[in-house]
Amino acid sequence: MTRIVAAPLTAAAFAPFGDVLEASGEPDKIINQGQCGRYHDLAGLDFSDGRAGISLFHANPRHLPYRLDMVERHPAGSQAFIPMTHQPFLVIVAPDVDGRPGQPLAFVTAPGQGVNYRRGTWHGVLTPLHDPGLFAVVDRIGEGANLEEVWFDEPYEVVAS
Ligand SMILES: NC(=O)N[C@@H](O)C(=O)O
Ligand code: NI
Repeated sequence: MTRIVAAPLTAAAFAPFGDVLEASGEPDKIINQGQCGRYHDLAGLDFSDGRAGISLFHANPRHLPYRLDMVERHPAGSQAFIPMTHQPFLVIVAPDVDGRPGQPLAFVTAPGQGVNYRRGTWHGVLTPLHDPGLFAVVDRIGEGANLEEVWFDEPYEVVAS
């Protein structure tokens, strides 16, 4: 199997695929009588139709090395995964090459980081690395198909850096 080394997630490296959500550095605004910092408008929600919805995913944790068999994408909407624990999780994306996924990339988030996949971005399914794998998910609620899956002829092996 072709090996993919998971790198620490950074906004710069993830920029072609979407947004990194994190409360780092100085907040954009101090609110609530000085008791709260607001990190404002961190991700772009984008839906070709339907509406934004918030769901909770409770996913089984995976372990590295991780066998990557498939990536998927949502042509009609962005999809954000916001951990409800302070645990890192595995993020897998791939560039689009003529309508098919190219060479995947893997990242491990820092505790507290979330991601927002841009509409149509190839990505692996939610892969927590710790229990509970509990996430808030902001994505499209609407009629019709919004899921394309590509199963690789040869799986990849995602390993820790
Ligand atoms: N299918 C579904 O709701 N989840 C996937 O989109 C995923 O990215 O985990
Ligand atoms: Ni998805």
